[in-house]
Amino acid sequence: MRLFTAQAMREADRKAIDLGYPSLLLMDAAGRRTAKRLLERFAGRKIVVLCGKGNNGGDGLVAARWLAHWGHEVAVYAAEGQEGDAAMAQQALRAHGLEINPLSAWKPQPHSVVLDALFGTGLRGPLEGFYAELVENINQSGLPVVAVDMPSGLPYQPHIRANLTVALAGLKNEHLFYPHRTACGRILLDSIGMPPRALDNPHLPELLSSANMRALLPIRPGNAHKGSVGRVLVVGGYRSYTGAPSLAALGAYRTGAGLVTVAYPADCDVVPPLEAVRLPLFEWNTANLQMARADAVAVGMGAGEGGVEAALAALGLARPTVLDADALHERVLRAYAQSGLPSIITPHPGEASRLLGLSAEQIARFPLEAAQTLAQRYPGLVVVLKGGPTVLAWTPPGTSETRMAVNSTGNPQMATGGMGDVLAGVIGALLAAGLSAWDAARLGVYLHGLAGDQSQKPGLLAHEVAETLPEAVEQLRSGSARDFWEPGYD
Ligand SMILES: NC(=O)C1=CN([C@@H]2O[C@H](COP(=O)(O)OP(=O)(O)OC[C@H]3O[C@@H](n4cnc5c(N)ncnc54)[C@H](O)[C@@H]3O)[C@@H](O)[C@H]2O)[C@H](O)CC1
Ligand SMILES: [K+]
Repeated sequence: MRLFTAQAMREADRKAIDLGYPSLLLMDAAGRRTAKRLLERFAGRKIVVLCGKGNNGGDGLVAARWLAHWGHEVAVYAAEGQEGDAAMAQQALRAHGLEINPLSAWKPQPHSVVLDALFGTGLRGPLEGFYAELVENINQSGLPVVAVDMPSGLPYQPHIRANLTVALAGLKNEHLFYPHRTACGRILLDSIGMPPRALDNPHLPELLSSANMRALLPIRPGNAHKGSVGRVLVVGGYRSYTGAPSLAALGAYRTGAGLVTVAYPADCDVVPPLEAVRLPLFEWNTANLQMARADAVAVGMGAGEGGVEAALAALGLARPTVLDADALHERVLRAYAQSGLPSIITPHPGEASRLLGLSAEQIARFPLEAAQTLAQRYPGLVVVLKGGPTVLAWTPPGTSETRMAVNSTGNPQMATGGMGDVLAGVIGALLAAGLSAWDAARLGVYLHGLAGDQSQKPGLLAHEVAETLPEAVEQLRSGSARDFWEPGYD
């Protein structure tokens, strides 16, 4: 499953038509399915459909026809000048005897629900004048709004603030990234019968879905023993940062690691989980770290000033490695990229900002670009740029194309201390279980977010997320994990 830009969706639309699929069928499915979704949540209200003159408006006209056909009270307000499929949709509506009012005649009506079919992926530039005012009036009316494909006006200001958005054929960037995502309200996806071949575009980021992530889950054999399912070495801790390596160890165990060893400075009061092997060290060097027999390493959590030294010492172990927090320095990243070892870096926007020399605000605004730039700078390293949502990027060595992925799990309550340490442990366990760096990073990020989604309450703590990981793994394995866009009807 891919994450689209408006332009990529227009190309998919064109591809479907080139494949011989009639575009009017897409519009009919779009309108009909949106109408169904509206009824699921707002039955009993009078339905007011506001249509622009493009195909988004055409979808609205189709929705109005079906809603009237099913016996609901519908009022239609539309811009003038429909062409092509939208003109056909208008013709079909008139054939059903419905009246079309001018858009300028719309006034908020009590107990109505507004279907926003003004603009979709065809918007070029911010709304002004009449449309800007209309959008503001809709927002101020306080009426519930269902947006067709996306809230009209996005990605610019002003835009509709919807209660529900029915994304058509695929999710677009606006449905995933903040602040635009907030304007969408609840987001549902309908495939509208688009031929899968039209949607297939390997150059777009992968959207991590339950079905794809489920296929990556390691299988624990019947004769498993603690040495066969993945041994993780956690390397970190410094002065007052004593919790970080312990949280990573917990994350690793709760994801299925067979044995976790925690290496930490001997003068540092780290208290690893009871089940972990303790390795207090007076010096970070490879020989010391070799005392732990590890299949994968997670290094840098709370390592403070020792982060670079610890990571360079861990490189000598020649094991798949997660580089986190204080290990995230240019020297370390260069060395790991050159080593060719399967390695993953997990910067948050602040750390990415230090590596890229950009402000954290710029990173948060352009996460896809930031992750891609890091992946191109350090070929072979899998980049996990943490955020809402987390973005992944990887340039396989010897290639020029960067693979991208965007996570679909997680929530803002996860923005608390120690959450990243747990993630490093989760990914470490998956590496130790034998997954490739790209698979371990994608599945790790997905599971960590899914665990966080079990409880979306304020005050969520990192160790609580770690404790919920087994439930998340089980949910994913059993097929009961749900994608937030709730695919339905097909
Ligand atoms: N995903 C699919 O394959 C399908 C999507 N459908 C729907 O079609 C819209 C996109 O339709 P399109 O006609 O390309 O664009 P819009 O309706 O969003 O708007 C075009 C309309 O707006 C005018 N316009 C553009 N910018 C501005 C502006 N800044 N101010 C004022 N007016 C503007 C432009 O001139 C056009 O008249 C997609 O979102 C789906 O809802 C299909 O129905 C099914 C297949
Ligand atoms: K819309």
